[in-house]
Amino acid sequence: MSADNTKAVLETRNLSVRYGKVEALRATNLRLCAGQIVTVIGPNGAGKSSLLNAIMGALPTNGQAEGAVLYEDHDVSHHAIELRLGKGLALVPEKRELFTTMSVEDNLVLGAYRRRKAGWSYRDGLERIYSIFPRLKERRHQLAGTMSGGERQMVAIGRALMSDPKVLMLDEPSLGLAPRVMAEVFHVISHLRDSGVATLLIEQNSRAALQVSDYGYVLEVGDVTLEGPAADLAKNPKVIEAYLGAKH
Ligand SMILES: Nc1ncnc2c1ncn2[C@@H]1O[C@H](COP(=O)(O)OP(=O)(O)OP(=O)(O)O)[C@@H](O)[C@H]1O
Repeated sequence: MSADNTKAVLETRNLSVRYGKVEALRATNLRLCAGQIVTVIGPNGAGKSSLLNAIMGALPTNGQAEGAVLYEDHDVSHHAIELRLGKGLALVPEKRELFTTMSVEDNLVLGAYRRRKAGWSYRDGLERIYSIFPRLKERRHQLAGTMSGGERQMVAIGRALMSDPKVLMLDEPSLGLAPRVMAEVFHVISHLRDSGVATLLIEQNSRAALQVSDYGYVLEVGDVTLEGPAADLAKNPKVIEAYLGAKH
């Protein structure tokens, strides 16, 4: 599927990020459609986290974004993070940022604090998350800080899904996970597509990311240097050499 022939749920127009004199992201144009998985691959320091944080309105205090973030055709660039969350954007940050001394279930419930849909109960939300991640149901009373790395990632994704987002952004979801757990996380990501969630995925594991994605962007030192259907990028000699070769 091309990123161009369907209506975008999320679009960035000339989105740039700077931290004082450091230019982390330059005039980036990216599109994401409903039910699509789009990945951004690139080396350390390329500006990938800055991109997601700028879309969410969650840049650190010394960070400044320019350009536009369009969500369902509305410019949300000047909206606070809570408003973006309430509209349907959600971010699972690289560090997961769980409340470690609270139970798994309480962490999940906190994810629904901006949810306003009439007739919705957080029990329904929890049941949905538990059907996606049955292990979290078994462990719902366990303190989040005592969960394994993979389980914590599941809690972090589950918490983001509790806000019923239309756009889910994942920053390095496979970081630090054993291959088997990583495969489980990627399996869940590809299943979310079926429920209409659009996913913007940032990954160091380029091979796995391109395998589950419809479309991809290569970001290098703040610039998009390549983009295209994920299957084409996976065959591109430059991508193979830089990101998919034996050393990766
Ligand atoms: N708060 C900050 N203050 C100053 N510079 C920053 C800040 N955050 C990031 N940077 C710089 O901006 C550039 C892009 O960083 P960013 O974290 O967005 O890249 P990344 O592609 O996500 O990297 P990684 O894969 O290592 O997480 C880097 O040069 C980084 O050092």
